Amino acid sequence: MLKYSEEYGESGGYMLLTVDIKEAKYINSQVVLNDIQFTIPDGRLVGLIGPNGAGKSSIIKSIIGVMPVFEGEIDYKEYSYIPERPIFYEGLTLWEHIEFLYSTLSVDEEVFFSDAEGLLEKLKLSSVVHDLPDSFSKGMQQKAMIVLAFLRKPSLYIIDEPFMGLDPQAINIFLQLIKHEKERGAGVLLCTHALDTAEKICDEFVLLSNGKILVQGELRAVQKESQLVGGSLFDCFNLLTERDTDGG
Ligand SMILES: Nc1ncnc2c1ncn2[C@@H]1O[C@H](COP(=O)(O)OP(=O)(O)OP(=O)(O)O)[C@@H](O)[C@H]1O
Repeated sequence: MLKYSEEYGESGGYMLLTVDIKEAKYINSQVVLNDIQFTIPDGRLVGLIGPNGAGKSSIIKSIIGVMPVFEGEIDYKEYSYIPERPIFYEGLTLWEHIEFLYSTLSVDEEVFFSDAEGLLEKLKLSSVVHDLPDSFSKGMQQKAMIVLAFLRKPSLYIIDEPFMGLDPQAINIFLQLIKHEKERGAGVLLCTHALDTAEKICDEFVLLSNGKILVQGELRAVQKESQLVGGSLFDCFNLLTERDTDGG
C-alpha cells in the first residue's frame, strides 16, 4: 500500500516523478547540480528552463540514471524519453522499431497498430515507414521518436528540446498529442529554450541557473520572483538569469 504523504502532493495529484538531487557532477568536474527538488503530478506539464550550461541536460541525465556522479533520489514508475538527438537501432526500419516496441508491451495488438498507423499518418511518415531512420532528415527522425514515445502511452514523458527540428505543422500535432496525453493523466517534463511556446503550454516551470533552482511554480511565481507583474516568461527569464549571473 502506498503512503498518501509519499505519493500525493499538496494539490492532491498523484506524483509521477519526484526529483531530489543533493549533488551531481561529471568525472573530474565541479558540482554541476546542487539541491534540486521538484515533482510532477498527474496531468501536469512542467517546463525545465534555464540558460546554456544551467544544468537542464544534467537533470535529465540524473532522472534517466546516466549521470556519472549522483547523490540524491529519483522516483518514478515508467517514462518515455524523447531525446534532443534521436537514437535508433541500427539496421531496423521504422516499422520494425514499432514492431519491436509492440513485442515489449502487453497491449491489444489491433489497438496498438491502429494507433501506430494513425500517428504515422498524422506526422506524415507513412510513406517512409519501411525505410531506415538513418535515411531520414533530422525533423523526420524526431517525428519517428515521437511516434515511438507516444505509442507506449507511459504515465510520464521526458522531452528534451522538441521544437528545434520540427516544422510548424509537426509542432502543432506534437502539442495536440501532449494535450491529449495530459488529459489522459500523463505528466510531462519538457526541457526547452522556446519560451513563448513554453509560456503557452506549461502549467509550471523550474527555472535553473548555475546548477540550482532560481524559482519554481506557475508563471505568477516566476513573475513575482522577477518583480515583473504581468511580464512574459521570456522577460522574467532574462531578468532573473541576468541577476543571478551578476551575482545579485
Ligand atoms: N560530459 C560533461 N563533462 C563535464 N562537464 C559537463 C559535461 N556535460 C555538461 N557539463 C557541464 O555541466 C554543466 C551543465 O551542463 P548541461 O549540459 O546540463 O546544461 P544545459 O542547461 O542542458 O545547457 P544547454 O542549454 O546548453 O543544453 C555545464 O557547466 C557543463 O559545462
